[in-house]
Amino acid sequence: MKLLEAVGLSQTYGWEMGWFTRNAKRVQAVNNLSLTLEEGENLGLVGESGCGKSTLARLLLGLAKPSSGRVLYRSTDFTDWSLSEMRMIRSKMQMVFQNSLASFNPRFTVEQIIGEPLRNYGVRNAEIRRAKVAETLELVGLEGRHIHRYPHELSGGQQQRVGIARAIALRPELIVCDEPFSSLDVTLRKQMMDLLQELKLELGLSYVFITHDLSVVSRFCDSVAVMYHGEIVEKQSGANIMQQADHPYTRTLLASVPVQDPRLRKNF
Ligand SMILES: Nc1ncnc2c1ncn2[C@@H]1O[C@H](COP(=O)(O)OP(=O)(O)OP(=O)(O)O)[C@@H](O)[C@H]1O
Repeated sequence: MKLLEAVGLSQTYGWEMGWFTRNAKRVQAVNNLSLTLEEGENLGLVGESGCGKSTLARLLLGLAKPSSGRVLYRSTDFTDWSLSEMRMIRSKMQMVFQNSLASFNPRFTVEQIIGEPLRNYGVRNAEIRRAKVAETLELVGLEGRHIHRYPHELSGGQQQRVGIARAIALRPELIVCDEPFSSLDVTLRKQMMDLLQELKLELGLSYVFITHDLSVVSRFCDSVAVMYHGEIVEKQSGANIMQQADHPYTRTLLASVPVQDPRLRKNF
């Protein structure tokens, strides 16, 4: 079943006309893009900086309105919905950011950070909320003793775990990860990818995984969409993308992937 669908999405920034924007340049960040995410799918979205990945993520999550096109969640078109109408769908779609620390309120403890979405969605009782936070912390592999800490008292890996915990607090169906582990070292990155896979099995999640890194998504994702200048120029299965890239831009991306085994590049 289709979980999320984008149909002919476009997003334009800036204006060509008007005296106060005479020098403003129009940017076509997303250009007539269509995309489907099946329930349970891990979709990788790769492309160079500025190709429109984050803009597309915001449109898919309903955090911005597209200039044109539609977005559907479980076949329900929410493109023109108001913020209050979006509320239920929002709880089903969450985001994990590149820099979790920057997305936290520094005055909040771990308990408050993870508890905030719960409170916003009606879990008013502090005891019940604390129990749900503790359960969620356990799911992301953080010990309960961290619950009263502030984000700056945690390591980078622990901060990302709290970011994931906040994202799953409402038990969503979809998580969009925007370069979530690019600041972590290779070992931690692997641990985090494993954690996301475990959570997928435990909670039945689907992922959209935004990155510059083809080698990561080829291992983690069922399918990989390659973006270039606001368009999807290629979509392949994760398993095939390293060997069977068709589009010249994808080959350029692959050429920049550091690989230990030269046979992986035999087709290029
Ligand atoms: N709010 C905005 N106003 C004007 N232009 C914007 C805005 N947000 C993004 N852009 C422009 O739209 C284009 C796509 O940006 P976007 O952040 O979506 O790309 P990206 O692929 O996510 O880049 P990165 O990988 O560096 O995060 C860029 O040219 C960017 O400068």
